[in-house]
Formats: sequence, structure tokens, C-alpha cells
Amino acid sequence: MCGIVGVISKQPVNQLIYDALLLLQHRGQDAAGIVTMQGTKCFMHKARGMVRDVFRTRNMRALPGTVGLGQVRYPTAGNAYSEEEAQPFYVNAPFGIVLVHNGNLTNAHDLKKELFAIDRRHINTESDTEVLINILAHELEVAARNLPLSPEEVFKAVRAVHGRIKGSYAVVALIAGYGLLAFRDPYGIRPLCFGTAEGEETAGVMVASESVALEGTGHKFQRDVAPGEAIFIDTEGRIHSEQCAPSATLNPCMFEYVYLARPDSVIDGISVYQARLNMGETLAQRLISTMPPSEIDVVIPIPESSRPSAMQLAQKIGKPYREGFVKNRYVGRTFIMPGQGVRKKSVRQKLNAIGVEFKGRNVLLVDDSIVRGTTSKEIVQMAREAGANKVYMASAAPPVRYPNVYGIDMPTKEELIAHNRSIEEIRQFIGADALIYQDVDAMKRVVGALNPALRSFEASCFDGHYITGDVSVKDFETMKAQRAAQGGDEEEMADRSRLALQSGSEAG
Ligand SMILES: O=P(O)(O)OC[C@H]1O[C@H](OP(=O)(O)OP(=O)(O)O)[C@H](O)[C@@H]1O
Ligand SMILES: NC(=O)CC[C@H](N)C(=O)O
Ligand SMILES: [Mg+2]
Repeated sequence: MCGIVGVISKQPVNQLIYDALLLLQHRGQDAAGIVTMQGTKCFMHKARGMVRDVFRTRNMRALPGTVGLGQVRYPTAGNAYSEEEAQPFYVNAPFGIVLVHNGNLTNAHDLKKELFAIDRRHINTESDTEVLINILAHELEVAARNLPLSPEEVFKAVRAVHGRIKGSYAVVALIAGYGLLAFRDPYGIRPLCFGTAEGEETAGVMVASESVALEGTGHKFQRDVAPGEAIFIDTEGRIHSEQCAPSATLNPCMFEYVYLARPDSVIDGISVYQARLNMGETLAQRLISTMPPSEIDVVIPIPESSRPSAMQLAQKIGKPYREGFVKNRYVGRTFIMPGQGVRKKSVRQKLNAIGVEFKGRNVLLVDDSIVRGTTSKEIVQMAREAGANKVYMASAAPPVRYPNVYGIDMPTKEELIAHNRSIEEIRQFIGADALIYQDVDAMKRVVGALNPALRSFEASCFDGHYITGDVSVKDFETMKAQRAAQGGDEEEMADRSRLALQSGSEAG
């Protein structure tokens, strides 16, 4: 996941995009970038780091114009440490295009070769987003016959793009002098929505990954972009839209509801907060059928994302909900940090136990998910060090057993604690006295119940079913090789750690 935003307004958009990116910071902590457009001229600033570190006053002043877009990056392809792979990407022909992307292309490698062999386009980085912008550029070149470029020609190009790229993608692009284009993959895996602002001075349209970015910047949520749909907002602010995929279906990523998104966002008609409450409720039912709640003295969430589920679970089993860990708000989200060394170190820097909540008690720790087991292993140990009698652990999500290829950085099964391990083996690894997991079907049922029109979710990391149907063993091998090629440069890791620790997280 990454956070993306695009806006067309009557007023300068630099501050608006900055504010929206701050609201999306929880989706990417590695790099940030903004492009604005004045007339047909584009102005760009992007760098590694969190939004507050990347944009200084002088950078903001150098971003004029009433049209623009931005991104916060959480790398899933290429290199986390490369400044060149920070987004937005730019190509000068045709027209001048700037693009931001949330998602992951599964055929980026083949497309890269194809782009050179057929289109004679050179790709200079390992980023799948650079591939994507070049595919869009090529298809716009083919579709645009006469000037001026029409919305129909833009949609024709998007139809061709859907035909070539595979995987997950929510995209916002600027076409210099013409407007803002947004589209979502035909499976609707990654989120994208848009809203409008009223008023003589402030009228405008914003497209963003999450509704929280719209609300927090004074935009009224209009609707989600449909899977396969493209929306083109011309420089006058007129909204054109068209379905550009022949058989689109909605399969939002389940991990957005589990962990990625902010709880105050609504994605594809489902409140993320309510989804987490519901997961807490079914987890409670499962717990009651596994062990007598009378053995538990207190329920303690592992901040931040597990709070709604833990709260609901505690209420359901009739036990007190207490805050036993304090989160250092100046440490970012650990799961989306690159490199296991940094993640491990950051758990202890991020969370600290309040002794009085643990001493002599049987505690049930609740987390939203257990992925690599980094957090739970450390936390269980911290609870014991704080004097807990028994330490039970519950996960509001089912075991994460399969790699994700759609924009969550867990490309290899070997790094997943639940891969090829029984629940008992995982329990031993994290050192808990008992371990309870959510059930996959129960999770789909209770989250799905919040939008009856929704038929399915992209939940491959839990059920091993890859919705796009074209992910092969070769793709996993390629991702594994890419990861290995990135290596674990210790200096870079230390650098990353410093950056992450210096920056505050805006995560909900
Ligand atoms: O098993 P692991 O590999 O440790 O990954 C899972 C943990 O990582 C996330 O927390 P994170 O600190 O990223 O963010 P949060 O503050 O939103 O909970 C998630 O909420 C779990 O706590
Ligand atoms: N998490 C994402 O959406 C990543 C976008 C893109 N694949 C990148 O690595 O930059
Ligand atoms: Mg967490």
C-alpha cells in the first residue's frame, strides 16, 4: 500500500496536497512527493522520508498551481532506499505525464522487456510504477489522434492499459494542460475514492486512497472509484467517467480492514472501524469456545491498530479492557518499515509496558494481526518482564500463511511466521501460554456483512487464493530474487531506522 492523492481546485493546491498526505502518512513512511501544475508546466519535489521531513517551506513555495498530486510510499517493488523510485514519476511525452500509484504489478518484469523491445522505451529503475507510467504514455500516444486530447481518447488509453498490466493498481495521473486522470484495477483491490469541495473560492475535486484524506481537507465524499473505472477531471473541474474494463468485479483487499487503513476511513462502503469491531466480536466467540474467559483477568490491546477489536472482544467476554502498553508517537508503524532488523528494534522503542496492569495478572493481549511475529514475540516477553502471571495472545486476523503480491510488502512465504507452522508451533515461537486466531470464513462473513453488495475480498495472504488468477510460481521466485538483490545493507538499515525514529507517525 501507499497513499495517493490528486486534486483540482480554484486555489493553489500545494498545502491541500501536503495536508492530505499527512492524513495518509500511515500508508507509507519511506518517501513522499508532490507535483503541481501551473498552465502546462509541472513542478516536482520528492525525497525519502516522512511528509514533515520531505517538505520544507522553500519546497512548498516552489510548488505553484491549482492542479496537483502526491504520494507517500511504502515500497513493494524495487528498492526502498532509492530516491529515484520515490513517486511521482514523470515522462515528457506525450503531453507530459506525472503519475502516482498504489499497488503492485505482477507482470512488471515482462512489461519492462516488452516496453524496450516493442515501444523502444527505456526503464531506468526497478520500480513497477515507472513501467506503469510508460505503458500509459504509450497507450495515450496511440489513442490521441488529434489535438486537443478528448476524455474519450483518455478512456481508450486506459482500456488498453487494463489489457496490458496485471496485478493491483490505484492510479492518479496528471496530463499536462488537460487534467487529472484516476483509475482502479478491474478487481478493485486497492482503494480509491473521490470527493468535492463547494464554495466560490474553494471549489474543487479530490481523489484519494482513503476517505479520511477527503474529510480532513474539507472535501465531501462522493463515491469510490469503481473497479476498472476511469475518472477524468478536466482543468475546468468537469468530471468525466467511464467503465474501462470488460468484466470488472469488486474484491477489496482484506488487509486494509485488518491493518492498513485508518479506522475513521470508509472503504468500498465498509467502515474500517466497524470492520475491526466485528472482527473483535467473532474473535470473542472463538475464544469462548476455546478457553474459559474466567481464566482471563484483563484484555490489553497492542497499540495502535488492534484497539477497536480488543475493545469489542473485552466487552463480549465481560472482562476489563485496559491500556497496558504506551506507544511512543514519534516512532512510525513497524510493520511497514523496510528490513527485519529495524522492525525488531523499533517494537521496543515504540511500545512500553505499564507494570501495574500486568503484575500477577492473567492477561489476554490482542493484536490485529501476526505477520512475521516480530511484535508478538517482543510483546509477550515484555508482558512477562512486567510481572504477568499468564500471557495469552489473540489475533483479530487469521494466520497470515501466504505471500502478498498486491501491494503489501510480504513477498516471501519464508518470512511469515504462520507459513508451514501449526498454531502450537507459533505459540511456542512467540512464547505465549495460549494463542487464539480469527477464523478466515468468520472474518469474511462479518466484514462482508457491512456491505451486502460485496461478493468477495482479496484475502490471498489468509486463504492463498490470488484473485487475478495469473500469479505463478515464477512470479514468487522473481519477487524472492528481487528481495534478495535488495540485500540487507546495514548502513542503509541504520539510516532508515534513524529516519523512522526522528519522524512522528500520524497513524490512526
Ligand atoms: O507480526 P508482525 O510482523 O510484527 O506484524 C504485525 C504487527 O505490525 C503492525 O503494527 P505496526 O506497529 O506496524 O502499526 P500499528 O501501530 O498501526 O499497530 C500490526 O498492527 C501488528 O501489531
Ligand atoms: N505499496 C505500494 O503501493 C507500492 C507502489 C509501488 N509498487 C512501489 O513500490 O513504489
Ligand atoms: Mg500493531
